[in-house]
Amino acid sequence: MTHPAQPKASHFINGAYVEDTSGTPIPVIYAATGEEIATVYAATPAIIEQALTSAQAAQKEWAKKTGTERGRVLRRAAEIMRERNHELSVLETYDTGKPLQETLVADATSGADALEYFGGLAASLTGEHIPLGEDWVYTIREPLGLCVGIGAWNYPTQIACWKGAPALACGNSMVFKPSETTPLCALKVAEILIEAGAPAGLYNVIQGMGEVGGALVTDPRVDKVSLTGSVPTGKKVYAAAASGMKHVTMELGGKSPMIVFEDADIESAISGAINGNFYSSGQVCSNGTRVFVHKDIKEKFLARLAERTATAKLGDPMDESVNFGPMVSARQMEIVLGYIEKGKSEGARLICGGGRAEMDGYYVQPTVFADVTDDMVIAREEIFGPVMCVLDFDSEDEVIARANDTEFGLSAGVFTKDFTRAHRVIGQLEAGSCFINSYNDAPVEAPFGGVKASGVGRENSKEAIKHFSQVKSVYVRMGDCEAAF
Ligand SMILES: NC(=O)c1ccc[n+]([C@@H]2O[C@H](COP(=O)([O-])OP(=O)(O)OC[C@H]3O[C@@H](n4cnc5c(N)ncnc54)[C@H](O)[C@@H]3O)[C@@H](O)[C@H]2O)c1
Repeated sequence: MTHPAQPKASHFINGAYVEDTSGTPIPVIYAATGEEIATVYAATPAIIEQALTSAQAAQKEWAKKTGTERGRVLRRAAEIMRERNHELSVLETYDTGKPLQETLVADATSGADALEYFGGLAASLTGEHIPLGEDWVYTIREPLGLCVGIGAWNYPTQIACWKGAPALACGNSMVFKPSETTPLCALKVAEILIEAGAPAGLYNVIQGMGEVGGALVTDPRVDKVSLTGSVPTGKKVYAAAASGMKHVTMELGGKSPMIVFEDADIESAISGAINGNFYSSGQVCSNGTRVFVHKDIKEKFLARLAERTATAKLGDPMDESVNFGPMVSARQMEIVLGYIEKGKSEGARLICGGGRAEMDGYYVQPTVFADVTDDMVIAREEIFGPVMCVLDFDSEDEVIARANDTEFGLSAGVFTKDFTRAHRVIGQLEAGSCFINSYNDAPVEAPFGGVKASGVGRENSKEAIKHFSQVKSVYVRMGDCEAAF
């Protein structure tokens, strides 16, 4: 019997599901059981061509609509997503293995927020009037054209919407390629946009591995590439886009610091550390995986952290009381287990967890290492799993220097009751998305993105509009045009 997660077909192009079984089969594995629940096929050159051709044609018509008309479609899509939140959340759980407790509140709802927010902004995207004596300049905010979105596997619905919503609001079209690990959810976003009144071809989804992404990035018809993925992939995609002089947004990885000062509320700081390390089983790009705890409170912090971590409920992700799910794939589980072994062999002190959980599926125990030093591999590389590294520090200047000593710069957090210190420290941290007495909030109203190797550009907020549009400036001479000869 066909599993309910099996989509009607692999791709969604020009307003309809399209299949081409001559592409490489991509099995969809449910991470909680290891069972194959669906199969899709990687896009063939013919499928890629269909997607690009229809996106290019649809964009021309879409850009002629008023912002109000475009916004209405996006807001209607947001409503449909909210109405179907339960069904979409179950699919997200099948796609990723994340607990339903999380997907019910953080995935389709976050996607709907983006559609609603950018739907609301669409009608307000205007240029400006610049007086120059008798003459004047006016500017027009124009779409970029055909945009490509390439997603990671940790938030498939959210990523499909965070890229699609601002792109469409600005009058662009999109071809979106989800991660081959989680191909299901973006298809639903495409389906819902059509139901909401988007023209056929405006938002297309095609499946595939890196080669399909590469073919999209290098196609001369593509004007912009927005990638969510790892730093090594980001470097390749950025370079390929640069050779075609295309616009880019790069949402990449991190190894973000979270600093807990001696005056912090310890329970609140531990909540921040849990949210910043164990939510989505640690598979969040902005995670604060280097937790710097002041040496005066370190042992108290660790004891209470271990107590609270022991209450994490691992189990069937469809059981709404479960709050900790499996790794997305067997491969990701092996990578994370490899880092845990590395931490042990490097001499970090294991506080809790430290291995695979004894159950079916790809579960890794929530793991805390203490006495981690800056040079350890577990403190330098992005693990992308439930592995928290606790490091101790003495002084503010020292911890700022150590927090910044990384190629990454996605996020940073500070826990303290001293607000002067909080702002002073945040001001010196090299990161794009920061938190004071909180961790990992990502409201659509706030810019999201990294500095240094963690990325280029910003998603969400009005900032995203700048990355999906360009400004034309028009000089208007009111008198005669003069020349030297
Ligand atoms: N900053 C953010 O917003 C954010 C959000 C989520 C995840 N991430 C990062 O994503 C990573 C985990 O996701 P992943 O393992 O899917 O990342 P990945 O880099 O392996 O893959 C990301 C996407 O790029 C595609 N791809 C791979 N090679 C390509 C190429 N040469 N050309 C075009 N496309 C190519 C993949 O098929 C996939 O769709 C982590 O590093 C995480 O930090 C960042």
